[in-house]
Amino acid sequence: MIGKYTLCDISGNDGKNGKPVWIIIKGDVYDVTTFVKEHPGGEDLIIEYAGRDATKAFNDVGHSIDAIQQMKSFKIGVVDNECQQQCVPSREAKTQEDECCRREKKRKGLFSLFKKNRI
Ligand code: HEM
Repeated sequence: MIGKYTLCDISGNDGKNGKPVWIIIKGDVYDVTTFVKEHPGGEDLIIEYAGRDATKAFNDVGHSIDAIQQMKSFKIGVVDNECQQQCVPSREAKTQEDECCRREKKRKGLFSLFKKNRI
């Protein structure tokens, strides 16, 4: 199933503490959790980009057509750019991503509070 994921969702899947390994390549989101150990370029190289955009690194390597074909099987969705575009970095956020995360967490937090109070 193809989903839409914000940078906040993606950055949480950074392979740390048993979490899945997601990477972004050209606006698409890939779950490479099961693939990292089999990656011909080594596990560490992909892990370095876990939860982040790996487009440049992926292209710089000059992956073969086979690799690009194989990559398709790991696609789980696309990046939700709406979040990115609407974010204006606030003073306390170091990056646009931070600001996006902060807003989204707040929204999700408020939503769960709302649900809790209704039950
Ligand atoms: C879904 C994502 C990826 C897939 C399916 C994939 C697949 C592959 C495959 C099949 C090869 C063997 C050579 C070839 O056919 O081109 C390879 C090599 C390589 N990959 Fe990836 N790769 C992925 C992501 C990445 C990322 C994010 C990096 C980051 C730098 C990376 C770095 C490399 C390097 C350096 C090699 C060369 C290894 C060598 O020639 O010794 N790959 N990859």
